[in-house]
Amino acid sequence: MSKQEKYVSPEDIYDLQFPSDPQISPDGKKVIFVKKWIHKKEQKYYSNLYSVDTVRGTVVQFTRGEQKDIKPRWNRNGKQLLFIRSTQNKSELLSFYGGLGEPMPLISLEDGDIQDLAFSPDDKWVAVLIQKYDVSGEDRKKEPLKRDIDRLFYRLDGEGFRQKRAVQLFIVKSRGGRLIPITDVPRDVTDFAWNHDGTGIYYVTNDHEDPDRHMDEESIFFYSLKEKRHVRIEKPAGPIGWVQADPEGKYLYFAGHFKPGHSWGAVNSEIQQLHLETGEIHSLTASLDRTTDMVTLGDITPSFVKQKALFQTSEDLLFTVSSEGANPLFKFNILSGEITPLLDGPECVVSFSMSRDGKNIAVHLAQMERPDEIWLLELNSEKHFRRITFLNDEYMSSISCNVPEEYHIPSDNAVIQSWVLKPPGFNSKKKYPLLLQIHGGPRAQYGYTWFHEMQVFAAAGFVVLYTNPQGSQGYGHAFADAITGKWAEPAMNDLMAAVDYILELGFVDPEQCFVTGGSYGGYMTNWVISHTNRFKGAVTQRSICDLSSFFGTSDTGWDLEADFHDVPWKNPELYKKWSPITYADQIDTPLCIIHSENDLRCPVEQAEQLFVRLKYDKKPVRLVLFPEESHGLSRGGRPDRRVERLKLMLEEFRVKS
Ligand SMILES: CSCC[C@H](NC=O)C(=O)N[C@@H](Cc1ccccc1)C(=O)O
Repeated sequence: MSKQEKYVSPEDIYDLQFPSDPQISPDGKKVIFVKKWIHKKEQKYYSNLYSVDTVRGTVVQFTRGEQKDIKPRWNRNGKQLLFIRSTQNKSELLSFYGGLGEPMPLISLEDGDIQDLAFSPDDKWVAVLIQKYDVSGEDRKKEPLKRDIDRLFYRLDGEGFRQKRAVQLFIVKSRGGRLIPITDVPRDVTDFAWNHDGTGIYYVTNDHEDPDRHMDEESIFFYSLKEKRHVRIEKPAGPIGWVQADPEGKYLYFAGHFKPGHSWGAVNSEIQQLHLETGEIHSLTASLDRTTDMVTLGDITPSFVKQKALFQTSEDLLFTVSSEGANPLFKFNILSGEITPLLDGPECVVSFSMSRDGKNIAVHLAQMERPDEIWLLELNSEKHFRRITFLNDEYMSSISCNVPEEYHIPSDNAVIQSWVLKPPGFNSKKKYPLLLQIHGGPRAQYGYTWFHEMQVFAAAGFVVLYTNPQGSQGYGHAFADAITGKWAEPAMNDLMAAVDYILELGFVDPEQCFVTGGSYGGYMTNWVISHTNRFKGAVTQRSICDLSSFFGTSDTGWDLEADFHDVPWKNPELYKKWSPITYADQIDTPLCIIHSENDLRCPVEQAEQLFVRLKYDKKPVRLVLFPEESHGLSRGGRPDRRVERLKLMLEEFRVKS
């Protein structure tokens, strides 16, 4: 193929650049961002810091080396920059002062992990979140004699068996000094924020008497540095995504809701305003009926990034939501209650930061046209939004690919937002094979991201259809809650309606339709092929087939009680009814089962059960296991295994197409 006709391939992940977390300097003249890269020989991910001059546009590499440099944070006068550096055996908080020379360590740990940081309003202190290890040094690399488990939430996918020691809050002087412990709580401190004048710190933890059965009942405390006292901030029970103080010290803001006991993501997380004197709480975003969680899925774009609302002025608060495939940026005026869109196109504001005057906003932007880049929103006399990094331009100029087309497909009593990605060189007179992609969550959304996996299948000649069926987030609470208690419906109806609609357009061969999906998307793949034989092949990934065993083997399986309002041992029929394995007799679609051996979210027993059930019945089934990998293989797994997974799927589908 000529240079221009090179199409997207699985190996292209080695050529892509992954920018994130843009932090604009207080004077707005410089943006420091994180750039993740793949060390192909070592098969590892590293990240360094880069700096872009917002006036001249020059990009400079700020840190170098094979480590993970993350969370760059400016102080208020822009003379000090802190960031977290993680290497094999050390976690450090490093400080650049005046932007010169080598960074100096403010904190250096071999027995713990620094997870977050924030300067105090007067720049004199830095608050940090640290998780100290149960064991450190060489002992960390050995397996223990035994594991004595005494809590429900004892494992976490991607981490393994959880540390018994919780994440705690500390402070340290910004010019160096002793690390001063602030909290000593039994469960992780998950977020924190200095108050308006630096005399104290708000922090979030779960202090419920039975926290693992009430994971969505988190509390906010205020620690006074002067009085050295912890005070609970009274609020109704519910989860908390983040906390944020206001510059005036009148309110406390946090992301959350007050309907604990609902399944993960089924209730919108809203921006709550709590009056510090009266305790009165008011939701700023209820009228939007959108969650402030970033639940847009991609394999280049990070999901679930914690982006706090930020004050542009003492009365204007900027925030993002997940909505209809996008993550728009809104401004909320505290006085008028007016909500104004700042960025609300077919794009995803993954994260953002603001200059001191609020007039320059650095944005990590995802779009369907290209892999993520860093942009700058200038709010001077007029609004100007421009790209300031061009990291993936060389790659994009080397390949030919299409931009997905958007469809809004009627199904049941809903409209299903869908995208169709056509192969390069598409010819409307031809009939193409179709690949239906089903996302996981289920309360998440596909959207305006450049999706490497979708592009790989389009490049292989498929029309790729991906949709947000009911149960997805981004379309309001009722839409996300529509599958509660029944999981597979009405998603099945929506997915089939979308396939029917695309077939009607005439460019897909109805005999060459394939289906795939991961996690909940794998559950739906299993459900689809056990309820229709219209697909010529299926690949189910990190899937769920048996909800009863899943309840006890997944790291968060008991969350299903929130969805089914019952537990398997009290209502086995309900769990059996919604488990695809119940209908395995009806599966005749050739199936490839892909699963990670260390998947703790959807454990490998789900794949093993389904494989044995079908193989025993001599059905066309193949099981492919990925050693060492977790639930997140497709987005953060060892790069060569990510490539192999895609090549395996191409082989599976091409053999049958
Ligand atoms: C892409 S959303 C990830 C968060 C979600 N957490 C819990 O619901 C999740 O892991 N979802 C799984 C499926 C699942 C649902 C309920 C309990 C455990 C797992 C997925 O990735 O789809």
